[in-house]
Amino acid sequence: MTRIADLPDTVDMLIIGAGTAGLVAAKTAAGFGATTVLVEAHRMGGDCLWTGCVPSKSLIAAAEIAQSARDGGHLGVHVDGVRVDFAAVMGHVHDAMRTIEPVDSIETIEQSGALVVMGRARFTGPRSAEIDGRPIAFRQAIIATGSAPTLPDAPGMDGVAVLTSDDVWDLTTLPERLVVIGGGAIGCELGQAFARLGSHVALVQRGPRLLPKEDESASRLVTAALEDDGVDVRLGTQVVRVEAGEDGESGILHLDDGTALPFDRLLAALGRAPRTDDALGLAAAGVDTDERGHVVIDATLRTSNPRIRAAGDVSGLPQFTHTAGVNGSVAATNAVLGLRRTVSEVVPRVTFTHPEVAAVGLQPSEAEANGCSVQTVDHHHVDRAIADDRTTGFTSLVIDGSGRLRGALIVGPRAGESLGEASLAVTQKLKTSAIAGSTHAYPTYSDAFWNAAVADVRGRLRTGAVGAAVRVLARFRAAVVR
Ligand SMILES: Cc1cc2nc3c(=O)[nH]c(=O)nc-3n(C[C@H](O)[C@H](O)[C@H](O)COP(=O)(O)OP(=O)(O)OC[C@H]3O[C@@H](n4cnc5c(N)ncnc54)[C@H](O)[C@@H]3O)c2cc1C
Ligand SMILES: NC(=O)c1ccc[n+]([C@@H]2O[C@H](COP(=O)([O-])OP(=O)(O)OC[C@H]3O[C@@H](n4cnc5c(N)ncnc54)[C@H](O)[C@@H]3O)[C@@H](O)[C@H]2O)c1
Repeated sequence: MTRIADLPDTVDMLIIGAGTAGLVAAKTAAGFGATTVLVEAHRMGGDCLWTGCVPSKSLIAAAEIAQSARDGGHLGVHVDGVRVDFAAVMGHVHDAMRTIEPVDSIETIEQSGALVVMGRARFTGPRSAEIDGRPIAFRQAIIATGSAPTLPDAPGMDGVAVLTSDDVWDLTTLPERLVVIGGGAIGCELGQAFARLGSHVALVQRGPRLLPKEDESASRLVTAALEDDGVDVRLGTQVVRVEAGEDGESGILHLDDGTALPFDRLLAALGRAPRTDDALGLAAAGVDTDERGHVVIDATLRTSNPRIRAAGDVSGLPQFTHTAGVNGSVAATNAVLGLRRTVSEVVPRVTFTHPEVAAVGLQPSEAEANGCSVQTVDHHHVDRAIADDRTTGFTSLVIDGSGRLRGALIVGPRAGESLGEASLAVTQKLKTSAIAGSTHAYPTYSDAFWNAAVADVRGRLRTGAVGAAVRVLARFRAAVVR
């Protein structure tokens, strides 16, 4: 680690925040030879490592094993008395974080050539900042300060210690009754995981369906799956007030439909707000923010101050680790090399519920408006899904008039693992004939992706000029082959 006192007075590149966006930006800028300083106020690795992807997927892994053990009877395997040792589950969660931590450590980043300092940075002017009060001038800067959970504000809420994704990982005992407010990615992933681990979970969603950023067909399957796991899903309802219990953690949630939900712990998953408060000094730097507080950027990630770029959750682009990483790299490359690379419009995403929801590009609900057709394979027709007895799901491809894949929606087990192929095809503008012509191993879930492409190609071979040519060729061969 570099001491603040040892920093140069002026640097080529100042990067604020050592989450995924800042880490990748620092490695990229230093790799190009820029004098780079990465500043982190709290923990190297940011949300993904400590409060986001890593702990949530580790918890989900334990929850899935518990559920598989209970469900084994479907396949003739009976596991009696499934017992969840929650402290050990949390031990696994924290072990996973500790195992991955070195990748994001100060030592690893400094080996790439960047200087890392622990401290809080704030801009003091268009080309200047201070770190814990120590002034530093920069030629260019990247804001990568991330986002923080939004807190609920119903009457009585301040009498309850509301959990968020920041501190739910500190639980040492499984809440017997957990109420989750918010039915987006975090609410669905964690609500289902806690239910599978043994909590009685109720999930309150303001809107008419869960996962409103995904197609309705996916929401429907996820809602049914959560209900199968025992989650009490309340749609189209709002919290009107909270009655706090004496312990400061439990209470009763009153909803606008007149019902009440008693809870031992309350978890808020209402979305995340960018970390751009006054303490960051954006006004002094001439960096504009929008009405929700996100840093305003152009397609090359440049802010209203041409020397400053932004990447990651703070930028208002989709809040994913892969987006943060890729855009951290784009921001640093543009800054150091003076390029105008733009951010990719193809953003794959996976919600790690069971079934998983994996999406990229145009979605089936958007197909018609974009002149595209949809090919869907229901997983009841996928041999691997039948063998696993996990047929809930489907694979839909969105295909334009010339046969190019424009998007995909996959719902099912390991859907996220099949998404890489779809992202590649969408990014490279591959046609379904290219996918159909690439042999897929049997039996896999990606058979569904392949078979949807094959169905599209067969359809095209039956219609239009191509279909006519194929029929002529077939008739000619029938005439000459005796
Ligand atoms: C529960 C949960 C599950 C998730 N699961 C997934 C998933 O499965 N897949 C996926 O792709 N995404 C997932 N995400 C989203 C993902 O975690 C974020 O999109 C990603 O971590 C954002 O990275 P970032 O670099 O923009 O910000 P962050 O990781 O938040 O990093 C910002 C850093 O800046 C530091 N900082 C802030 N202000 C200052 C300052 N003034 N000075 C110095 N340092 C400062 C902070 O301390 C922090 O370390 C999940 C998020 C949550 C909450
Ligand atoms: N697998 C993944 O990639 C993954 C997993 C978790 C989180 N994330 C990222 O983190 C971000 C934040 O996740 P999130 O789930 O907090 O936000 P979100 O925006 O995905 O969902 C929040 C949900 O809460 C609902 N809501 C808001 N206010 C409410 C209220 N007062 N009462 C009831 N419902 C209310 C909204 O309708 C919305 O559906 C996501 O958008 C995503 O980008 C990604």
